[in-house]
Amino acid sequence: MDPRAGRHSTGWFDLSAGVAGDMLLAALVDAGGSLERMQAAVDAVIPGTVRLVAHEVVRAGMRALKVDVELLVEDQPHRRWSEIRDRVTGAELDDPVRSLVLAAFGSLAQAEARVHGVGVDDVHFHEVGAWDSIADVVGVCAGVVELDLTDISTSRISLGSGAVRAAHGTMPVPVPAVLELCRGWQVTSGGDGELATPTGLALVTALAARQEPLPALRVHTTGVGAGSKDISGRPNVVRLVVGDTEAVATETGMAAPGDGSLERRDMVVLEANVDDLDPRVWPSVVDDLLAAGAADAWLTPMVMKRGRPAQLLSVLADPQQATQLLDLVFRSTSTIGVRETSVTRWALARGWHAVLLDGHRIGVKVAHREGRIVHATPEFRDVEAAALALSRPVRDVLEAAVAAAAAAHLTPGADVPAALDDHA
Ligand SMILES: O=C([S-])c1cc(C(=O)S)c[n+]([C@@H]2O[C@H](COP(=O)(O)O)[C@@H](O)[C@H]2O)c1
Ligand code: NI
Repeated sequence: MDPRAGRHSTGWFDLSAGVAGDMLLAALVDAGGSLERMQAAVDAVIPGTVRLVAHEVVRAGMRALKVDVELLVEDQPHRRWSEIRDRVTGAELDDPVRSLVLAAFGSLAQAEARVHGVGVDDVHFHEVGAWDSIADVVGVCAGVVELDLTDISTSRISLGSGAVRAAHGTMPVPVPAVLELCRGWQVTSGGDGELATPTGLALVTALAARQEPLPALRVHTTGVGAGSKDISGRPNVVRLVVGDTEAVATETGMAAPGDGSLERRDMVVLEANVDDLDPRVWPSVVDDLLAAGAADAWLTPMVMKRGRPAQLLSVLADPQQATQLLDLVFRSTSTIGVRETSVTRWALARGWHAVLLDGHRIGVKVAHREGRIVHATPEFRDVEAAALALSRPVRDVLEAAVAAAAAAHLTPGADVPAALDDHA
């Protein structure tokens, strides 16, 4: 279960200039997180080792907050993952903070294990196991819990380019652990040098549910967290926007999510323009996409360059299913490119009620809002089956089904029946 379950704030991180643990830490403090509380959480895991100090800096002409993690004792950063895990497990931390820290460090350990070809319990961290990196992870998780960021998303992540010197020697950027952590996430090079570090990547991929452009929200507060380097021409910062989507929904006349009438869901639409697929194949493509879990799939006829007739294939899906459906689009059509767009879907609550027509059961889909029916639609496949069984025209049976639904008070504006079924 998500340890941050509940309805609170939405946080969006702008990672277009990269990401590191200390940048996230500073962005959270700048957005209102308490440095003292972060320090207390860090002290619970690694007492007496570091002090968090915040101060304002300028990055490419822009104000930002920098959080320095000052070492109070000498460090020997060669820690095993199991040692860090035991410290976190045994520390006096709030449970949600502990869960997030273990998730972030756990994925860092998995990435290191894969990169170096060792078991996860044999992972030896170098820099990322140092006191300052542990402080970054614990402080960021404490800040996220304190600011109640129950729904986090990020922009595309800039990783950088070139090479970097580390305990492992000179490594190409993105460094191996970063690349491992990027699986399934949208990234771009975005500039020179190491813009995203393993700790930064482990944190955002553990904390964020998805990537998207800045979502529609009412902004409560923002934070700008500085990285160490000041690069001319581009502020080396992570930006955090904190807000709530409920306010936006209410202002646009929509019921707030969770009122039982309207569901707000972040989804994606995959699209491809295809002019060279045998048209007889299309029905099975759409059927296969629906069977594979697409929320909807449809075709729009169009004319492409050089007057070629073509189809626009559109697939609506949960973001988590996008990769799997993308593979299916590539496998089952002739396209060589697919566009992905983030969309918000608003859906009415719905359920099923049955009516009888000359002894034949017809399901009626009832969409409702705030206790009133908005639409009541007889299921067309049931109508076709009844028409076949009764040897009557489909058109007549459809009319009779609509009349039977009305007789059962399934009409727009009527009260929603007490019991609706989940299925047809
Ligand atoms: O500490 C370890 S094991 C480590 C692994 C890797 C690999 O890509 S493998 C890279 N690094 C480099 O360490 C520094 C510090 O990273 P932080 O995440 O603590 O900021 C950075 O340059 C990494 O590329 C360390
Ligand atoms: Ni490594």
